Amino acid sequence: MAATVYRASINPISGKTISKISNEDQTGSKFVKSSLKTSGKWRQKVSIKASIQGDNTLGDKSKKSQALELQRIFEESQSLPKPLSVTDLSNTAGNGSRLRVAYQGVPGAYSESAASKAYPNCEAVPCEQFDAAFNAVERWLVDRAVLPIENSLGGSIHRNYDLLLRHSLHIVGEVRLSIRHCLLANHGVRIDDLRRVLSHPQALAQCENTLTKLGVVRESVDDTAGAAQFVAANKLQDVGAVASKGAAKIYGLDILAQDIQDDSDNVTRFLMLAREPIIPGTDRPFKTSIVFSLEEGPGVLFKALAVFAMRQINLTKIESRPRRKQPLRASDDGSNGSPKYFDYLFYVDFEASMADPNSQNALRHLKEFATFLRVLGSYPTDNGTA
Ligand SMILES: O=C(O)C(=O)C[C@]1(C(=O)O)C=C[C@@H](O)C=C1
Repeated sequence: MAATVYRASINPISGKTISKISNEDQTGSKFVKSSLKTSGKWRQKVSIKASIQGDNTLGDKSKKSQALELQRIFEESQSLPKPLSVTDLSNTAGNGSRLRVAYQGVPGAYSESAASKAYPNCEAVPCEQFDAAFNAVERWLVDRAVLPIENSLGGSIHRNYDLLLRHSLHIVGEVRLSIRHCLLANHGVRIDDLRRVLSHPQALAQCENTLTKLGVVRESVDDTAGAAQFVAANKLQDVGAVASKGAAKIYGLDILAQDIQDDSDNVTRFLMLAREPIIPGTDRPFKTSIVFSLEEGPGVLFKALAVFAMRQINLTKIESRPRRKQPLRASDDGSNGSPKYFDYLFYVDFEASMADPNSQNALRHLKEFATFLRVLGSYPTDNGTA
């Protein structure tokens, strides 16, 4: 009897791909009978008949370990949220359960508010670091990750641009959130008692004027709410935190001052990331984010940007970052001791959907001379700032 070949996809726990699982009946081996993933959906029904106790007569340890691996995936996947079959901006995970959205920080962080703004009623899942939030999506533990990318006062959050490239998640949405910082402290502590103020570096930068006037020492921590939690948990009497009103409530701190950011119009833009891209539409305003690199030479960047200008496509953002793996490029003549140039990646956001032939033509044109090009996502534009 011919062997039946089943394909399994990504192991949600280890992230490894198992390419082929065969039903090797003709050899006497009892192997895995059901496929794990069909038409983009993970099937619960996995009947494992593998002789996983060890049938060395087959001499095929790799199949045995694949069977074991598959059994482990199945068992572990029972405790995981069920993955999406359609990646869109809906509020449920496709199977009716609440969407799980990973964010960096602890409850009360602005990223948590951004997750709720993008997906009302979602389950926001705190993560210690951004990498953990990205990994949680990649390993199917959550459905989305939320990533702050730029702020109206502080500008681009460069590290997060690098993360976008290092991981292969897709941008499926954006939200703009109005950031209103408060100065928080334990009960009975007055502003004059404060010697130190803790917060996320972005938040400290956004409150530069206020903190300079107070003459306090600034200390950076992972997130604003984490700062509030630390001050409260340690009952600190001369340390404050810059965080949200929500964080004050959660951690039982007093609000010593409100709206301490340098500008009342303090807005942070967050990106929503998923394993799969959404199908871009033209029914509402869409934005597309790309990253590319170019050859060295006069006017190359001008030429790259012209592919958009000549098609009347508006650019909303351009950011350049050094290429991490090859930050330097030798000069053209290759001579020893010759100057080296920085090799850059250009991140561009433009106001058009990838469903629009105009965008497709622009990227086709750009590809003719870009040394690298990746579409990070095409997603509905958020013009609000609630
Ligand atoms: O620390 C938080 O609360 C965050 O959500 C992070 C963050 C950021 O990284 O910019 C988000 C919004 C504000 O701009 C300040 C901090």
